[in-house]
Amino acid sequence: MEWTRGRILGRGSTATVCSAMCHNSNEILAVKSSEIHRSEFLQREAKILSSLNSPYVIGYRGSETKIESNGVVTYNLLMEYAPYGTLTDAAKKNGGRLEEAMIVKYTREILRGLEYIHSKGIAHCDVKGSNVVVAEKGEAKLADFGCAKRVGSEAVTGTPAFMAPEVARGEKQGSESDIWAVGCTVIEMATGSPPWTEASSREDPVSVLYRVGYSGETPELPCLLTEEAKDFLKMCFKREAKERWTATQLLNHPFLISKPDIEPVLGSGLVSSSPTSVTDQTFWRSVEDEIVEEEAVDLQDESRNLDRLNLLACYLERIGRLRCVGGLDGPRWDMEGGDWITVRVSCEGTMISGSLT
Ligand SMILES: Nc1ncnc2c1ncn2[C@@H]1O[C@H](COP(=O)(O)OP(=O)(O)OP(=O)(O)O)[C@@H](O)[C@H]1O
Repeated sequence: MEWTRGRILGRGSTATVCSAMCHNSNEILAVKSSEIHRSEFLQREAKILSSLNSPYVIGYRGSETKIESNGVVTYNLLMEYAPYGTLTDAAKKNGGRLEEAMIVKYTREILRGLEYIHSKGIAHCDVKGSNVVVAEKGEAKLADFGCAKRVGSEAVTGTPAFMAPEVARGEKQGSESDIWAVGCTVIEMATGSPPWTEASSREDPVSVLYRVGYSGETPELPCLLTEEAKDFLKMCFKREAKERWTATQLLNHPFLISKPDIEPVLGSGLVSSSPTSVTDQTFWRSVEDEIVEEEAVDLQDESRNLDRLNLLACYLERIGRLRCVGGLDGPRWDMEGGDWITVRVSCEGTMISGSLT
């Protein structure tokens, strides 16, 4: 497929996402790219995404390797373009939090996406506001399947503040763990921050993992939410994975069935940077400059990521040690908000993914 790369839409730990224009159809797409030697996760993501087809999952449009103009070989995943940013962006643009009617609408759509992928035996494993994008008609769609996997596989992946207890303990991860993360995402939409953010979790993801995994606590329920919303969250935050409600059950919870869908206000308050056509020069002009700047940033990021990976590789071991010395009352942890990015590393045969400041 012939296409031209456009503006950078977002950068993750493993890939950069740009807009792209498909030459044949003139369709605007999103392309997630990484250098071929670092594209293991992206290739896995492409494989999973290509097997999915739902209005609540970002659409797959193809994948390919490409030699860029600077000679670098990249792996590219082409996807449907979501012009209104992520749910995290939406909350930020709305003064840090979304109104309950919007939370209801987005939560329904997230759960419809999860109901679909769970029925296919796939767990997303990194549900959070920044991995749910707002598509053309204002509907929320699950994106970033870089951590997704077939239910039953051994790997443990995700973002500490959104991890279910069984995941934080490194035991197992499945559709139930996605449901815990939905609860965390509702908190993020309602407050602008993930759970466990009252003190210094930014500095110490290990303390978040320990607290989630071993303290017996559940995230604090935002006091601004209605009783129905709080009851819904309690069903997501059952510490025993088996007791947690499924996506289908939650879609029938009074929090979600008692209110009609509201119309999203598109173009006001949400992020939109799409070109209107191939000839929209304001949109395409700055791309070359931006890529040069991004390459410089890439070099800095790479060395920072290496430090992060080294740190993360120690986490499971440290958690194990803390469990032995901490007991149930354990050390008291100071936690704070989590503006973290996801990093992934292989440790003693286990694939770990976490998010660090
Ligand atoms: N289909 C899309 N349409 C529009 N923007 C997108 C799309 N997919 C991703 N983005 C933007 O790019 C950002 C990074 O994408 P994504 O989360 O898939 O990358 P990642 O490398 O896996 O990130 P992370 O390290 O957080 O897991 C998103 O937060 C979003 O802003």
